[in-house]
Amino acid sequence: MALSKDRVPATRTALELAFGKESIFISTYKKARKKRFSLHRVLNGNIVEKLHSISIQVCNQVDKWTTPGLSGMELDAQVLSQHMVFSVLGAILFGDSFLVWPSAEEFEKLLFMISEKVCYWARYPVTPFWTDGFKQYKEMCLRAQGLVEEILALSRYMKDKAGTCVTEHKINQYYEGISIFSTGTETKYAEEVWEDTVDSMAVGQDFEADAQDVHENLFGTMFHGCRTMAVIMGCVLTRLAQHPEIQDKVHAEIDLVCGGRSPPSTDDIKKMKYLVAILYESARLLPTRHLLQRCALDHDLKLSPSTIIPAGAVIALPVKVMNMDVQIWGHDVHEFNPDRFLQSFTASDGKPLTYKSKNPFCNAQSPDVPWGVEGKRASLDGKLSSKSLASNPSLLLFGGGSRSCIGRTFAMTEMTSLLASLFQRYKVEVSLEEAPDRCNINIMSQLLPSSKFTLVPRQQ
Ligand code: HEM
Repeated sequence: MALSKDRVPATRTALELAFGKESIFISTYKKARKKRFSLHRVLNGNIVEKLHSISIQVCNQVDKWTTPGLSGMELDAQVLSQHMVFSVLGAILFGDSFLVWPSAEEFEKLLFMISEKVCYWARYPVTPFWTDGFKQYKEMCLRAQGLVEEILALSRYMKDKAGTCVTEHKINQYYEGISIFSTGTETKYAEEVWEDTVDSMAVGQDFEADAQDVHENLFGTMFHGCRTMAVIMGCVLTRLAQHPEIQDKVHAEIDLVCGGRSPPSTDDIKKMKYLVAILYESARLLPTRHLLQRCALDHDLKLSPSTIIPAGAVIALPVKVMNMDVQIWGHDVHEFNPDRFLQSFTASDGKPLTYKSKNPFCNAQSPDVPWGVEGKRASLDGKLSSKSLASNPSLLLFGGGSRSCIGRTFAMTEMTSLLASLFQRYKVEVSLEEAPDRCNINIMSQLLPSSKFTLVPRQQ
């Protein structure tokens, strides 16, 4: 993975319609490199505080999305997760107006409907333009693009005219005056949106693109970020509902780290290693991508003197198979066991460590190394070496090499913040209204346990 720089660029019309022709997600490394760099800077820059505070704001809305049930507030894990990650990522990419945007619901529905259809239409070698199904799909993609433009225009208006405080009244004012934007000012408008987006994303001179490119990449980032995070969050919620003993440990960790503080601070969430282990373990059992592919587009790849992979040949990595390898993960590979991500610190002589931490969920030989440094071999006092399973090259949750995920830290921060705020206030229980062994199929065609569950307020 490290050697071959590229993925085969996707040229199918269905993908281009959803993501745009120049999208970072489907173009060659050469084309994607600058955008990767810029987006990486934005996502890993100074937005952690904002990300955290929006996550808490979104969690405060959770009880509004529930319906009263037999034993508490009834919810669907997938729907709740999808809604939470959509709101947070949207507010980060498009600004606070996203949270009060009247078309947000339509945008969310479209985003997930497109994500259900895109692979279906992309598998045709000749795009069936003439079918009603494809025409509908195309309509959805065009409408989604229109909505991206609408939210960018709204954000811009709020920024220029209303300062940082977004109110419903100001939103209404904007919609009353919307004709300003639709009467012959399109060119200027596109330029303005572009400038504004570049400014607000702080990417300046590194980013060679036009407004269309910006819109498409924003949509692609929403699409990919929401899809992946919703799947993992949904799985965490269903697994914790099924494993109350593990959920008790999550509550204990949150109470221990936060003390009486509510909601958890950004420093608090960095200490929640058990929660992070749960995220990794859920994703190991149900990875968001089952197969990763790489290829060297313009040169042969020499793996060893006798192994040469010709230019253009595709190398596929079966992620799910690697995640189920007994030699890597042990004989309990099929079990949901988050502890496996907390027990892998060894001394340089190979002997297990007994490291004492204030957090009892990390004392299983796991020093307090924040997950931001995973992937680097941490060395404490020159004696300990970190071999966290999360930095194990076999765990390809976020891919690897030159096309690896650049939203990794962002996604882990968002998911940990959301889960910590949620579990500080609630516990989840399998819904009494649905048999626990019933299976659902989610948008990524993965089998899931029943996703219906109940939120029960915790007594602190
Ligand atoms: C838990 C959530 C996420 C998972 C599991 C995930 C996973 C992945 C994977 C497996 C890839 C392909 C890597 C490869 O081929 O080696 C990828 C690419 C990418 N991810 Fe994520 N991702 C997540 C969240 C995010 C978020 C929140 C963002 C941005 C806000 C993001 C931005 C990107 C981008 C821009 C790429 C394309 C990189 C390229 O093609 O050069 N990801 N992600």
